[in-house]
Amino acid sequence: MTQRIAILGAGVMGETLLSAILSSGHPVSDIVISEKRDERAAELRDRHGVEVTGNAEAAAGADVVLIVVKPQDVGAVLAEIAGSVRPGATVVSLAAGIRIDTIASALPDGVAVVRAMPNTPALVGEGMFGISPGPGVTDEQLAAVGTLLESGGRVVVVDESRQDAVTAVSGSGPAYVFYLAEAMIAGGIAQGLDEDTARELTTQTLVGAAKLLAESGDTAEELRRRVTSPNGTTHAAITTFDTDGVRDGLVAGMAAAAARSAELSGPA
Ligand SMILES: NC(=O)C1=CN([C@@H]2O[C@H](COP(=O)(O)OP(=O)(O)OC[C@H]3O[C@@H](n4cnc5c(N)ncnc54)[C@H](O)[C@@H]3O)[C@@H](O)[C@H]2O)C=CC1
Ligand SMILES: O=C(O)[C@@H]1CCC=N1
Repeated sequence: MTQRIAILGAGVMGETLLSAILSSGHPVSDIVISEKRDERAAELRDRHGVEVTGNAEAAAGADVVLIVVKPQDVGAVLAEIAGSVRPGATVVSLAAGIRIDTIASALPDGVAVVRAMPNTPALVGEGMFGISPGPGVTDEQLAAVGTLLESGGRVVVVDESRQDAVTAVSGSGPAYVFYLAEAMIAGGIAQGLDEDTARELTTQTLVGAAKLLAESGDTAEELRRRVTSPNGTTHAAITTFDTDGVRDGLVAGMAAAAARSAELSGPA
């Protein structure tokens, strides 16, 4: 059965999902988007040939409604669609820190609610989604959301209580990797490389290391040990990282991300 999909909010993540869903072979005629900024809406219409309409109209015809606005805009979008979303439809919120009960209580009974945390590598089909079903969501509805999001990468089902942790690991995670890349490029330049060379060496090293981690079956620790010769260059680098608290800083940063996600959710 063809699913009609509405994407409400077409910024960075909204367009990422749109591209992923289209490249999985979903016909553009079954997708509609809404976007507050007119010029952004026109850009997406031109680039993807997708229909653009208002939130309420988009939700009215949809089997699956993806809410992809900033957390502070979710309330306004829910208020707009509450009167038009169909009972039996599934509403998937991708907004950080917005709880399932907040969404469900703004919508009519009989609307299935799923909370999802995506990440931007979905743009190249290598995203990671953590999804949590709300009360009453059937296995079939959850599987349909999983299949839809798999167009952008991998999907794991987690209890909603784990969403702050998922946000801290994979939602924000790509930014940590880009931060590392920025530092490695700067470090290469500081050691005398030109920027293009530093960038190429860094990028391919990250791609290669990520592939090795994903495909070898070895742990990150084991793979790191194999690079680290006794008293060699890697040992010198890692010892400096440990002395400077790099690992502890990353762990503390992730705790801050999880705490911010919990804060966005408001009191339980
Ligand atoms: N960018 C990322 O890496 C990730 C983002 N998210 C979540 O995805 C959501 C969207 O984030 P981004 O795409 O980065 O933000 P963004 O600011 O790029 O996109 C949000 C879009 O929603 C539009 N919008 C705002 N109010 C609207 C309304 N009432 N009706 C229709 N459109 C409206 C804005 O004009 C904007 O284009 C957020 O809730 C964020 O927590 C989650 C994980 C990763
Ligand atoms: O920074 C944020 O709040 C969003 C959620 C996870 C990644 N980006």
